[in-house]
Amino acid sequence: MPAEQKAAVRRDEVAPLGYYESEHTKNVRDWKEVFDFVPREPPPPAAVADGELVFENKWPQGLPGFRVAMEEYAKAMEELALKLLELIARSLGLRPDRLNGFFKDDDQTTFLRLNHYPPCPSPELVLGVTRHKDAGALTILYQDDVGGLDVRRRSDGEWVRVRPVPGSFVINVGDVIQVWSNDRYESAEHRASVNSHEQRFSLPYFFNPGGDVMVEPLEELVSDDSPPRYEPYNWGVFFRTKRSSNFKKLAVENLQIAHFRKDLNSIA
Ligand SMILES: O=C(O)CCC(=O)C(=O)O
Ligand SMILES: [Fe+2]
Repeated sequence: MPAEQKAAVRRDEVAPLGYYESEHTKNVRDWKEVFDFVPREPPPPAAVADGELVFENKWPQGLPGFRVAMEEYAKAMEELALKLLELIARSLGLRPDRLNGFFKDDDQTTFLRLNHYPPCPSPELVLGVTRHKDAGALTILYQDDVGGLDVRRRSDGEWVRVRPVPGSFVINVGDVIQVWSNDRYESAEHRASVNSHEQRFSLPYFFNPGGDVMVEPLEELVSDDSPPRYEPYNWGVFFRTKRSSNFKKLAVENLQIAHFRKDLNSIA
């Protein structure tokens, strides 16, 4: 797509959806360009107060069919995400619909991203996305057949390539499920490598709770023997803070769930 068409849908600090080419992960610039959109647009605030974000999709001109295809894709992803949520609830011994209430239609912060990693002349010097864990509940990732997604193996800390399998999705558990499950699930650390000869595309669907949800270990999963390992935190505040520190390129350590982890030695 020509640069001026990309510029017309560029995201900015108050309107964070659309095209962006200088994202930082953990304060390091990623070798990628992205396009972000939400499956359902909330009504824009009547008057935009200071610090309030406008989640309005910016669809590029001159790409017939793009918007319809993306909206259909988002719908299919939501169906899949709700099924996965039910399976995760069951796996934790909870009612199948136990987690659904955190994902109300009108208050979700779920979004989709198109990642494009252009070929890079020095792929050993940069990453497409620096190592990170996804902060939300679940990520459903489609990747093309080029390959570049690496996941950190827990047993030895080695980076392992997640080989593309045609017609499949990669499912990442995010930090929110780690906290809800009081560490029974662990959010997976991953990164995207780039290469010198081929561009790569990936499409994550970030399934995130409502902006007013307080995230904390679920009461059914804590007990005297297994006390909560995290302090409650407000998901909306957490999400907005992470986004704006990224936008401002603040040279501070990124906000992480580790900041809400309790010092278990102090729990008698
Ligand atoms: O491109 C990939 O395979 C991973 C992308 C990713 O981790 C992200 O966008 O959060
Ligand atoms: Fe990720």
